[in-house]
Amino acid sequence: MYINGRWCLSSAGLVADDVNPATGAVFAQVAQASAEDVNAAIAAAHAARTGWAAMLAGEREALLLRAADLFAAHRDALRDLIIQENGSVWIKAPWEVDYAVDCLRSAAGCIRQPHGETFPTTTPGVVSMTIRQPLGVIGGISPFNSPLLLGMKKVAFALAAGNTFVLKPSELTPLVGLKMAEIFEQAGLPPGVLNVVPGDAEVGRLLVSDERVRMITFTGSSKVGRVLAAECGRHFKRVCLEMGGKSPTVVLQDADLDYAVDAAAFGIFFHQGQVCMSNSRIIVEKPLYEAFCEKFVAKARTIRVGDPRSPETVVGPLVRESQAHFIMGQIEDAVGQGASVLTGGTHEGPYFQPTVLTGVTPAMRIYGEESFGPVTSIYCADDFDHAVHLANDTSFGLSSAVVTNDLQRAFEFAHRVESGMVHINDTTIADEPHITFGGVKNSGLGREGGEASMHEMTEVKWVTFQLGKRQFPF
Ligand SMILES: NC(=O)c1ccc[n+]([C@@H]2O[C@H](COP(=O)([O-])OP(=O)(O)OC[C@H]3O[C@@H](n4cnc5c(N)ncnc54)[C@H](O)[C@@H]3O)[C@@H](O)[C@H]2O)c1
Ligand SMILES: O=S(=O)(O)c1ccc(CO)cc1
Repeated sequence: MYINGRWCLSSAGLVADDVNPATGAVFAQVAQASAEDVNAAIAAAHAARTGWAAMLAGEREALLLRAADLFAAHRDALRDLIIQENGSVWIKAPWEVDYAVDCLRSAAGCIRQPHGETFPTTTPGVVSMTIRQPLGVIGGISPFNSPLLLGMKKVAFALAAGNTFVLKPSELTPLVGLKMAEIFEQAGLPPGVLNVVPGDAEVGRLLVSDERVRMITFTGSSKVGRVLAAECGRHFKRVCLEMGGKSPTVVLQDADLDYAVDAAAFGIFFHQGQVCMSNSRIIVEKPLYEAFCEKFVAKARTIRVGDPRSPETVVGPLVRESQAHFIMGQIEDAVGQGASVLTGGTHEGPYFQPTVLTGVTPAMRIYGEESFGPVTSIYCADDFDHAVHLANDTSFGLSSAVVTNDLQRAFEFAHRVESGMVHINDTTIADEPHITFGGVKNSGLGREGGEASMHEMTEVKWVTFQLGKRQFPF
């Protein structure tokens, strides 16, 4: 692990196997942080916070830009590691590296940005202003599905805002987190500014309960996010939660059918459906429903499942075979209650066939639960209002999409849909580091990206200055 600028083993001698999802083979053993190690990482970040916050903006900017160039230079090695540790397919892994580079450049561009404000006051002679200051130590807890992208989105903006950081990567993808630390070290990041402590939920709990950690930034499931929200509340700690989804793509009757099929297919089969924004629900207006189902199923059947290293593969392995069993449970429950599997519905180990269901009703688990696999359900909407109702009939609210060229309908949908993000004439998957990202309902609390991150990761302080002497009443 990486603590205070040093590479070290677990003080308790703990290690865990790192498994390649594509083969099931153990390819590394990774040190696991003990309570003592987590304490050391927090102490290092705490000690480094004043120096890092005081570093001139231009110097911090230069360091992040140097790091961006180094991540770009390590593109192939990072790509290969992401494929090996995460099972990402060939089209996704390099894109993730490019995003991380872009994220660092975007964060570097934000460094001079946390502006304060000035105010007129009712007290004569008072100059009144706000300033924005770093929070201090931020703890990051990240998921497995895009380990570099999601880790970087937290680290880059936290450092840009003048905070120091302790990252707990997913137990399924610890090496990507450690590789990040290695590259930041090469860029010249001072000791203690970024610390990486691999481990399981217990490491996350230690970050949450330590009073030196002033904010938790979490990306992961809504189930864990709910626990963290309560725990951060108990510890009066700021928290940003980026959680799960059941995002809808709505296809209106005027849509270009082939385009809608392509958009929705990308929205569910990219990264084998292990994307928080995946359109695991497709809602089609009645006049197009039958034709859409036919073409979508035909497309799903052409999708190549297999080795993530092969450029032709679209759907690689799920992160673990246990996830395939979880999804099979949802499908069996749905079929047992009358749903139809139009294609797929089977798996070999972690390799899940692209799967399309119809006839799904609210009584079925898959109607409301996230699957996090290449499985989607198609619903028939009687009309536009019914489509909006179906889109909103979920406890989640991350992303949404509407495929149409009818501007009136498109903007009406954008206003009425209960989601943090809506994409018109597109699919549900979109993420750029400088743009405000996040969900509503059970999908999120707070926002990430660009200015949103800079606000979430700084504290506002009101400062006044009395010119001359104030007249006190007594
Ligand atoms: N909204 C977003 O931006 C976004 C992006 C990617 C993934 N996700 C969501 O993430 C989930 C998939 O990732 P996952 O399976 O790794 O999620 P997860 O919630 O199981 O784990 C996420 C992280 O939380 C840690 N953790 C688990 N229990 C904890 C506890 N009690 N206290 C502290 N830390 C704890 C894990 O060790 C891991 O590092 C999906 O639900 C997906 O939708 C959301
Ligand atoms: O946030 S993630 O779920 O990791 C994710 C995956 C893929 C993409 C592609 O735009 C964006 C975000």
